[in-house]
Amino acid sequence: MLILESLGKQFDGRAAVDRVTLRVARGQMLGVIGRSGAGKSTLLRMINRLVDPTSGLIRHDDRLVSALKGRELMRWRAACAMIFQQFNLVGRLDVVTNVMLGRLNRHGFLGSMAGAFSAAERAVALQALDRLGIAQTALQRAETLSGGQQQRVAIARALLQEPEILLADEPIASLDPRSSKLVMDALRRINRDDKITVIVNLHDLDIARAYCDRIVGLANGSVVFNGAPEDLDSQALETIYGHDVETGSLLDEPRRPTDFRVWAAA
Ligand SMILES: Nc1ncnc2c1ncn2[C@@H]1O[C@H](COP(=O)(O)OP(=O)(O)OP(=O)(O)O)[C@@H](O)[C@H]1O
Repeated sequence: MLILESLGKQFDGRAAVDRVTLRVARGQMLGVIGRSGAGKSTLLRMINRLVDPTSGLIRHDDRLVSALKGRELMRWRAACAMIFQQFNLVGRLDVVTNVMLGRLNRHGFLGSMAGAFSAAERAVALQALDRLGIAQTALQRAETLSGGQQQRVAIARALLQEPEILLADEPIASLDPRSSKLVMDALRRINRDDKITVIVNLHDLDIARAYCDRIVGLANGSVVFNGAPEDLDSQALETIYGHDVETGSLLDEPRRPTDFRVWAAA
């Protein structure tokens, strides 16, 4: 169980995340939605301690994550893999080497670059690529792949960390619908088959509804919705996305989920 207790982060005296309290059960697929600037990325980055909280606590089972330091913190980061909108692959390296970089924490950066990976690790990396349906790209330079393929390479790399939690920060924001589906299907499969907790920030409400067990809505850094996808009605959406001052007239039109998607992406 991952527990956030009154978690907060301030930048220059302004709260990006404001007293967020959440419990995420092991194996859950949790979607986080909210307008641009609502605090979704900051929340995710605090969970793996890429960003240090200003206040509050993060617990995972019997670990007090928010207090970890040194080697223990490195271990937590390894247990808490992250994928990003921009994939963050090393473009000039081949795909299978990028995947093996998921073992970086075991070799150190220089060891990894010096080709310190074993044949067994290479086999595991190829298996991960095969699982994601892109084994045929293993020897290509990562930069030659499509965005959807690159994101699946990033997921394979995350898998090599053997994570307990997978944090995905807008993993499909720059992908076309078909690639988005492939990436979300992969995340869901990993979540179900490996029982890895997935926390995913999403701008697309239909996707959030279709793939997540539970949805948290953030507004101005605070949790304003926490419930099942089917409870995400128009009132909840208005609470999450609010009135758009630029296009307030939209509120006078019949409310469709796609309206909110436009606002969310603004
Ligand atoms: N490193 C930083 N320094 C200063 N302010 C920051 C920093 N990171 C985030 N913020 C601010 O914190 C608030 C929340 O940002 P965050 O990126 O977490 O939101 P978000 O919901 O992920 O937005 P988006 O959907 O656009 O990625 C914003 O006002 C942002 O400008």
